[in-house]
Amino acid sequence: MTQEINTQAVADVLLAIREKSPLVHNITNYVVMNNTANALLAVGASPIMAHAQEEVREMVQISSSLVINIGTLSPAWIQAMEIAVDQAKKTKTPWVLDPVGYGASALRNQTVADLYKVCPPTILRGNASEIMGIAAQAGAIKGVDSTAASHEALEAARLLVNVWNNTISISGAVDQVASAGRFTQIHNGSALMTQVTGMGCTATAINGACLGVCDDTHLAAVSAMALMGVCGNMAAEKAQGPGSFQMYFLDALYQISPDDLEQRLKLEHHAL
Ligand SMILES: Nc1ncnc2c1ncn2[C@@H]1O[C@H](COP(=O)(O)OP(=O)(O)O)[C@@H](O)[C@H]1O
Ligand SMILES: Cc1ncsc1CCOP(=O)(O)O
Ligand SMILES: [Mg+2]
Repeated sequence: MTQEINTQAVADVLLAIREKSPLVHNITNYVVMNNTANALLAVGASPIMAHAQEEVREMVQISSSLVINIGTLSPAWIQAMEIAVDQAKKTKTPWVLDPVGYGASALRNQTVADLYKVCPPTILRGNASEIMGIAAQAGAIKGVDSTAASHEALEAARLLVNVWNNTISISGAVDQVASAGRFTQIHNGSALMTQVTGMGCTATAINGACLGVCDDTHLAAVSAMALMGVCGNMAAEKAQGPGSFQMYFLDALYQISPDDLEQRLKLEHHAL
C-alpha cells in the first residue's frame, strides 16, 4: 500500500515499532553486531543476531524482517545468508541488504549477485559507491567508505528500481530513497556520523525495524533514514567527538519523539 510520506507518517512508523517491538533477524558483520543490536533495542525493536546455517530458517520464520550485511564474509556465512533469503522468499518476509564494500572484492560482488538470484531485497541500503557499483556504473570503492556523493548514485538507483521494482536507499550527507517513479531526500544527520564505524550498518538495521511494521517499502526506508538523521542531529548537539556521539546517538534513538521529528525532520520529494 502506498501512503503519503510526511513527518506524521514517519512518526506513526516510530510509534508502531515501539508498540509492536518487531523481531528483526540480522546476519551482519563482526564489527557492528553489538552496535546494531543496541540501536534496534533503543528504537524499540527486538534484535536477534543468528548466522548458523542450521537455524536461520527458523529465525526468519519467527521474525518480522531480515537484515543481511556482507561486511565480514566467510563461505559458511554466505551459505547461511542464501538460506535465510530463500526462507524470506518462501514466507514473504521483507528483507534489507547492506552491500558493505561492494566493488572492493570479487567475493563481495559475487555474494550480492548470488543473493539477488535467490530473491532481490525489499530494500537495498548502501552508500553511493556501493549502489553505483551494483548498478555497474563507475563507482570507485575505497575500503568501505563512499567516494561518491549520494546524488551521483540517483541515476544508478533509477536503473535498479526499473529492473527490480524495489526500494533503493542511498546514504550520505543527504540521504536519497528511490522507489518506482519517486524519490525522497532526507536533509538531516551530522558529519560526525562518518567518524563512527557502523552508522551505515545501523541505518540498515533500522530499515529492518521499519519494514517489520510498515508494508509501504518507500515509507519504511524514508522513516529509517529520518530516524537516523534526526537522532544524528540530536546527538551532535551534545557530543564532543565520536565517542560521546555514539553514546548520545543511542540515547536519541531511545528518546526521539514525534515532536522531535516535527521540529527537525527535513524531507523533500521529487519524481524519479
Ligand atoms: N556528511 C554527512 N552529513 C550528515 N549525515 C551523514 C553524512 N555522511 C553520512 N551521514 C549519515 O550517516 C549515516 C551512514 O551513512 P554513510 O556514511 O553514507 O553509510 P556507510 O557507513 O555505509 O558508508 C546515514 O544516516 C547518513 O545520513
Ligand atoms: C569497517 C568495517 N569493515 C568491515 S565491515 C565494517 C563496518 C562498516 O560499517 P559502515 O559501512 O556502516 O560504516
Ligand atoms: Mg556501509
